[in-house]
Amino acid sequence: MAVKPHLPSTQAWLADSWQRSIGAGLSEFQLPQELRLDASELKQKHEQYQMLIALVQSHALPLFNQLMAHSNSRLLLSDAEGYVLRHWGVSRYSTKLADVALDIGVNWLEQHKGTNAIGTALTAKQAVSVVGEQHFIRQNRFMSCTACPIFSPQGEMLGVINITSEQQRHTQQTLMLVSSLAQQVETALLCHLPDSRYRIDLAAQPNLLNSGWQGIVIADSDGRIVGCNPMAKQLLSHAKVGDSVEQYLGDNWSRAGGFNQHLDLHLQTQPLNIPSIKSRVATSNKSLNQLGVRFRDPQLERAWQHANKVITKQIPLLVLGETGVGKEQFVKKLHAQSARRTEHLVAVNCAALPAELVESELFGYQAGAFTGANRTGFIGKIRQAHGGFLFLDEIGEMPLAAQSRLLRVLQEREVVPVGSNQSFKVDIQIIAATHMDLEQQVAQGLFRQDLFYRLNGLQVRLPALRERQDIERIIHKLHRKHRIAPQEICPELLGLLMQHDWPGNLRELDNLMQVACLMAEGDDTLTWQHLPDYLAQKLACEPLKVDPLNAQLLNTQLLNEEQPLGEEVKTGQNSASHPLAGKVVSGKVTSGNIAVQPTANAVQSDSLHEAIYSNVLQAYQACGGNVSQCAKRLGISRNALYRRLKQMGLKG
Ligand SMILES: Nc1ncnc2c1ncn2[C@@H]1O[C@H](COP(=O)(O)OP(=O)(O)OP(=O)(O)O)[C@@H](O)[C@H]1O
Repeated sequence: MAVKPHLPSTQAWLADSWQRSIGAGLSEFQLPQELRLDASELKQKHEQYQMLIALVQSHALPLFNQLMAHSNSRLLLSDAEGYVLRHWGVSRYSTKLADVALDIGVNWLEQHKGTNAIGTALTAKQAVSVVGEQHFIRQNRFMSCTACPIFSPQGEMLGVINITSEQQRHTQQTLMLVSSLAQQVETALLCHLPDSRYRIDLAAQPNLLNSGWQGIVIADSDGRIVGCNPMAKQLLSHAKVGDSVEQYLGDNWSRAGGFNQHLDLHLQTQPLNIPSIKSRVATSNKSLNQLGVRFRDPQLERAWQHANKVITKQIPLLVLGETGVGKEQFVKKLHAQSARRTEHLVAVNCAALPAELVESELFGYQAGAFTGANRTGFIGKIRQAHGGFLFLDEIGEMPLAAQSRLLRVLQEREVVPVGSNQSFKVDIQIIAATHMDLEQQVAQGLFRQDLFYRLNGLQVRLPALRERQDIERIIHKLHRKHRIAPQEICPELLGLLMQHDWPGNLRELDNLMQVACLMAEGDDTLTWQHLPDYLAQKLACEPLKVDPLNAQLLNTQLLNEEQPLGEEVKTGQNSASHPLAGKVVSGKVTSGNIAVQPTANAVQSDSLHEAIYSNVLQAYQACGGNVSQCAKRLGISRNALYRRLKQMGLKG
């Protein structure tokens, strides 16, 4: 009988975390299977987080070394997905940690490792200490771990910094230490913002100026704010990126030190001179703002670079692309790295708004403007976006009446709420998106031409998934996202996924991976048999053109006369007995210099053959059993087709 875990009941967050661990199907008596990045995935992570790693090393490690150098402790950094990126500290302890896989490249999310400081801090988005027996998995209970999330200046969680110790039981002091290390790194990130030229520390008392509790404002060479920490936002209420420092601190702010009588604050200004990390980051063509945003597809990267340029100038951006290519995600990323990131990104789905509500939703309305209106009125989406981004998704579906009013807003940058005579000035960056051909809509009189030109300041088209050069990487990325334990993708399946046309683009692939990974739970390899039937059948009709094994593995080559199938291939059953086509028992297939081996790859070979057989069957049926026509259609010789049909039991 399974032993019920004894739930810790003292703290709610801990009890919740244990519940999640049980819910994830983990057992406290068993070390779970680890989810570990392979060498190339880890290299990518290290490149992506190069700057964060460098800042932890320069701003957190010295203090850790000073305080913990003589204890069996290590400092760890993980990313926001729970993968350990680096660790530092006493090496003899690292072997013991490796035994429980607290190691570089291993994932420590709660769902894989149960309650632990890294995973629990990521879920709770706060600093936590998980001491000894508070760990869900028994083998982890020899350690005490304290972790704190690190946030970017834009408020995005970048990762977690964690101290793990062997004998020492972590206390409130350890929690404060780790929080302070995270804060040091966050301040360093702030100082490394692009264009940062001055750092201004603010405090009510002079002795707080270097305490770690001071407000910090970062300004560019023109005295514009490029970032500030939460304390500065509190001290200078409403200060935001893009504002002039002078407007808050007067014209003496750039002097080294001083007292601002108006605000009752002590100031300390220093020029920033931080070439070392900056230049390294520059050479790898990544800025802090682009941390995590890199596109390996040239067309997408070009769209990203162009879009970034125009949004600084308030030029309207029109994002085009088929459904599911990631237009909304693209806009969210643009906003997150823009100078308007601290202001709202207000999204309006123009297709989902009933025509009669479009105007009131966008422009707002005065109290009691129409029957059913809210008694207090509504400010409207456009004014909500003031200072930030207004994202008009599915703009092609906006009713014509609303189009004329929107045009007026764009021309005059003013909004008049429904039922009101008063106009309000707005400062917004407009981004519109659609999967439709807007020019065609204009030609058909369904979309106003003048509005089209207004929105079309710059047009970027996001490529369809089938056009992307990084499709293989995306497949692996989404597989990593959804797989439940370490698992490979069978090469033939990968090849077919790469060449599929994906009409639903990233959305379709994402959903597919989620389902397939669930079906493949407990298997070492994701194969054909884990796909939903509809897709399996669809893929089976597509000839394999992409060679996942870096060879010219073409369907036709496998079928060709000059490269006959190996003797070992058995075709024990006829086509009717298999859900896709004739079931093939795996065997060795030789095709010129290509050999698909049985045994370990048996499942892969199976899926490849299934695809080929199904393909032949489909073509044969489509040609009404005419061998010549079918051979022509498949691009193979008649003899090769005869042989294959015989193997499939379709010819005597
Ligand atoms: N960069 C990405 N990596 C992985 N998956 C992504 C990415 N971008 C988008 N997706 C997936 O695709 C889905 C659709 O993305 P998004 O809503 O941005 O597309 P869209 O082009 O705006 O679609 P639509 O035109 O239908 O509104 C997301 O929910 C997510 O599952």
